[in-house]
Amino acid sequence: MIYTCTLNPSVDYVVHVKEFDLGGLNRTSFDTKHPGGKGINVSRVLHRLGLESTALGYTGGFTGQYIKDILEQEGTKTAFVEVNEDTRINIKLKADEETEINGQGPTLTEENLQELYQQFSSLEEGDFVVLAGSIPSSAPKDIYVTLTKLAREKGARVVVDTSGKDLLDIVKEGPFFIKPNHHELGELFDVSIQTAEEAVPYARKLMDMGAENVIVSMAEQGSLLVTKDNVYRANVPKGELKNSVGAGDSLVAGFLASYVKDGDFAKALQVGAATGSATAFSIELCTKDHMESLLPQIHVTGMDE
Ligand SMILES: Nc1ncnc2c1ncn2[C@@H]1O[C@H](COP(=O)(O)OP(=O)(O)OP(=O)(O)O)[C@@H](O)[C@H]1O
Ligand SMILES: O=P(O)(O)OC[C@@]1(O)O[C@H](CO)[C@@H](O)[C@@H]1O
Repeated sequence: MIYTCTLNPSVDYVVHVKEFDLGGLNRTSFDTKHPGGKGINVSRVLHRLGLESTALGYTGGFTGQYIKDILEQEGTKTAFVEVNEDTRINIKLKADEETEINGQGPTLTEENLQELYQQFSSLEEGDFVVLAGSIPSSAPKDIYVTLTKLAREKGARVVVDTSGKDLLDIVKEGPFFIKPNHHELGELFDVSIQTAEEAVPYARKLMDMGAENVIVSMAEQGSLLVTKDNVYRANVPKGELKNSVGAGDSLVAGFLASYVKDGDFAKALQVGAATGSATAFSIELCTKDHMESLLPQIHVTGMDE
């Protein structure tokens, strides 16, 4: 079974304005809302690719109810812990540039935390758990370390997509893969990473510390996957950028969907890259048809270290 865990889900309120007037009254040319949060995006894309998953994490209030309703209507199972405050609303402003305003999220109580830990103690050998997104300020800073430990004790494989130096402690617990983007990877080591070649030694450092595999996403520069034996590089297809929000989550979902079926790293990177770009070229998250139409343009090549 695949589980995703989003500690801080969101309703993403996407507003398009022709020209953004800071300090003035702006009216949207198009607006939409949908369930958000990194693990939730992974679950929604997995579903579109034909894979079942259960979405875990915390939801609360009318916004939390909205997320559960949509996921269940779409056919994704949910087992969220209910919290007292409302799930946050994140604003995604699309004008000449993309601007994001992400909320803080509700307060988690000790009881809420214990409930999630309890759920993790029911994981089984062969399960995958995707831990993705920011950690609410009321949760322990090392909660991903705790959750990774709990999952590993049960024999589950863990995928982590989060930013910040906590990742350096999480990797010690042996996640199956982590997916920083190149800026996040650089921040971990206080360096600036601009190219795939520069990224590889830092991905290797994370593997020396305990991560089994590392995917580095590089937006329009594509992505790379570092495994014990190989380094693979994937390009991006031709297309018009419409929305980069959720592209990274889509890469994770596509990679996982392919890997659990075939166990083939190069193929999984190809599918992941196509899924990431399909979302970048869509108003919302991608469809399976869109992903498949881009696949022939994605070339995965081996890279020397
Ligand atoms: N402008 C783009 N053109 C084509 N493909 C893109 C573009 N942006 C992203 N992608 C694809 O999606 C993948 C993930 O994107 P990115 O590196 O921006 O992830 P991220 O920083 O985790 O994004 P987010 O947090 O917004 O989901 C890239 O590796 C690439 O394959
Ligand atoms: O505040 P976090 O948890 O870091 O990121 C949350 C978020 O920006 O990430 C997703 C895209 O990856 C969006 O759906 C959501 O709004």
